Amino acid sequence: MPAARPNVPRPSLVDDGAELPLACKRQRLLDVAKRSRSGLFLYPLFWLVIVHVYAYASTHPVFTLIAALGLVVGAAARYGLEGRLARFASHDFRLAQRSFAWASWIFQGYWGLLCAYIVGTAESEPMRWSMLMATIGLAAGATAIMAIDAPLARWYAPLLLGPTCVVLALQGGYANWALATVFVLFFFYALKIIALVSGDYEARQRAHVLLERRAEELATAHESMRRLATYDDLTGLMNRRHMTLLLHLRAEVHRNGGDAFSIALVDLDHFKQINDVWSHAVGDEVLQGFADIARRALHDTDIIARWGGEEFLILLPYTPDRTAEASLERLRRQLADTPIAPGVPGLRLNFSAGISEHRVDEAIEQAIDRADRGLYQAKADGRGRTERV
Ligand SMILES: Nc1nc2c(ncn2[C@@H]2O[C@H](COP(=O)(O)OP(=O)(O)OP(=O)(O)O)[C@@H](O)[C@H]2O)c(=O)[nH]1
Repeated sequence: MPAARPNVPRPSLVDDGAELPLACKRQRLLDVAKRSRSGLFLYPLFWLVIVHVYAYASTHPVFTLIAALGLVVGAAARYGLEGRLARFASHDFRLAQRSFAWASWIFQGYWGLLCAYIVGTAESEPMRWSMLMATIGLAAGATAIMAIDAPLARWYAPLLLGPTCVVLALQGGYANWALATVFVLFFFYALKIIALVSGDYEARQRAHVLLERRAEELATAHESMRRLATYDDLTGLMNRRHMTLLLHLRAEVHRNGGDAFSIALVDLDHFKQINDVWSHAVGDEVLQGFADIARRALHDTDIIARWGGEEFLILLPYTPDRTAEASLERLRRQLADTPIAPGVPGLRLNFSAGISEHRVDEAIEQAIDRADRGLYQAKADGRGRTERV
């Protein structure tokens, strides 16, 4: 019998439960405002065309004018508000969102009442139907366009068609009742569309947020990998791998006419005793303390790396004559004057060192080898000294 597969839940790509960041909400508001702008002047345009076609203006000039003025002013006000919405939303998002919603709803409601008035009073049947068709078209179009913002869009169809629906119901009769029922069904259909479209839009926003978060994590991981590949964990100094690359580079520059440079291999004296007498933790503190003091004592242009356990390599550029030795002596003096481990105030440190200057025709390994021989010599001669080879 095949083994039962464990029921492992599929990890969700998008965290549906978490609240969307404010930036996403702001983006949705701006998107919805941008979408709505294109259709604003359709309302006064539809009105003017309908009243013109049915010569309504000649029989009801004042009403036609007031209605047209209301639509033009409303559309212009919304156009202005939506143009400034980005700045407004960055100051006070909640207020911007509410102002935008109320401006939209009042505008839709205005048209809805106008349509209901015409349907309820228009003597001419064809005009009544044209107004109804225009309103259904506006309700369907506006709902589809604004559906990415569910709380806003779900009021569009009721505001545009609701007043007419009431008028039709009050007028009674089979045809009016049937039409009012279709409108009510349309409200539910609109809610379904809004739920689908706004759900898709939100999922896209969540995926975008997730992607940005992953990109940040990747950048952080990349940075820490770069640090690990370049620096020593304990002392924060450059590690051997990176210093080797640097030495090869310097040697290449030197071969091509660049400045000469020296290498110093430094090894702490009797370091094992520190571990044995005070513990490995104190040994670690001493290594860190040495790194700090060396950073301060050496020139800015000198580069120090941890070469091995308690061994360090210093690259000293531009070191004619005995300036490399002078740098190491300055470091030795500072070590003698500075408590190296906070836990052991009396502890002082010394080191032995070997120095070599890179020769233009030699491989870098040869220069390192000579510095190593110098170090060996310094240890053999009693430690606490520097030997040049
Ligand atoms: N605490 C600590 N000890 C380390 C670390 N790396 C190497 N060591 C220790 O450094 C010690 C080096 O000992 P040795 O090579 O005998 O050198 P030494 O005692 O300094 O003697 P000389 O070099 O001859 O003066 C060893 O005990 C290692 O365990 C480290 O990262 N932390």
